[in-house]
Amino acid sequence: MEYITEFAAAKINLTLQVTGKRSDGYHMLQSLVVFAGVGDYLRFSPAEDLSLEITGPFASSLTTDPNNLVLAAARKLQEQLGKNCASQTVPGAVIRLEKNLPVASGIGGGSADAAAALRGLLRLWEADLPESDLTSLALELGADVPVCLSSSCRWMEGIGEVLTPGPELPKLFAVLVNPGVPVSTPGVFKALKGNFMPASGKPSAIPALAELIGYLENTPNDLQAPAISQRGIVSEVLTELRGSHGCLFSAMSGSGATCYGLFDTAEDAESAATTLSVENPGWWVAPTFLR
Ligand SMILES: C[C@](O)(CO)[C@H](O)COP(=O)(O)OP(=O)(O)OC[C@H]1O[C@@H](n2ccc(N)nc2=O)[C@H](O)[C@@H]1O
Ligand SMILES: Nc1ncnc2c1ncn2[C@@H]1O[C@H](COP(=O)(O)OP(=O)(O)OP(=O)(O)O)[C@@H](O)[C@H]1O
Repeated sequence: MEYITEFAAAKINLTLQVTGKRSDGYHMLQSLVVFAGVGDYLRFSPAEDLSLEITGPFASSLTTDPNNLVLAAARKLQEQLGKNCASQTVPGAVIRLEKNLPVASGIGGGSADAAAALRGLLRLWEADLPESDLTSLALELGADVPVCLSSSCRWMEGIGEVLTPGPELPKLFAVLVNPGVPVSTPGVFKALKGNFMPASGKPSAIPALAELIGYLENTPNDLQAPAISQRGIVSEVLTELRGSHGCLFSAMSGSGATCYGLFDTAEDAESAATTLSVENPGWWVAPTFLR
């Protein structure tokens, strides 16, 4: 049977500055976003109706109800395409999601799935939308969905929807670690208690790893301290990563609890991941590249 596949890469906020709050409660951000080599996989086959099956190590953290971001994305896309060509019936799809990323973990798994669903269904249905309509639709699904549409290095501003290409970066080898504790994104923003930092602006090219680490040391994730105030284990994850042989830098992604460590080589990242997994059974540990 014919089918289409899409990869939903984990999103990593290398930096995250919260610069203010809008009257609707959403926060203004500046973030250097990259994507990992680990992620979820989605498979789309033609069908009359929409349906979703979930497999993979984190399948049991999710249900297939209409709130699942994959189905929410599919429904919104059907509605939009239905409006654009009122005479034609919009088809359905059987969607299979292989859920490899921990849920509610600061690496945008749900957002990446929603973006992959939009990309995959447009391909399956041989349909198209103007880019601005697709970005607006993505933003309605979540602040992180627009950046996940391209899944490539971006400088992110606004509440997540103002996107420009990121600066040139060196090759990045990383280990991602999640301690198995879900974190509520609104809860972490609330714990920030309006402590906004001045924006530092988009950096220019950072081709060398040492230079990038210097930049990251001076541009922390503003949500890291509030996340630690709610989930002390984040601090433990950062200490374990930083103490790993070959780890040059560690910080939290998004609203947590997943943290990333940067390494000089793929071999260092692999071997640190093996040790971290053995010493911390129950933690999700993934060696990967970031780009
Ligand atoms: C923190 C980040 O992970 C950084 O990439 C994202 O901005 C979060 O993106 P997301 O999970 O897709 O966020 P949404 O699902 O749109 O929002 C969840 C909740 O997070 C808070 N939120 C989110 C994004 C933002 N710019 N300001 C916020 O205050 C709001 O309370 C919102 O109700
Ligand atoms: N397909 C999906 N995958 C993951 N989460 C989903 C999905 N559909 C709905 N959700 C819900 O979305 C919420 C956020 O999950 P997600 O894994 O995207 O969080 P996150 O990694 O913290 O995202 P972000 O970094 O964008 O804040 C959870 O409450 C989860 O139950």
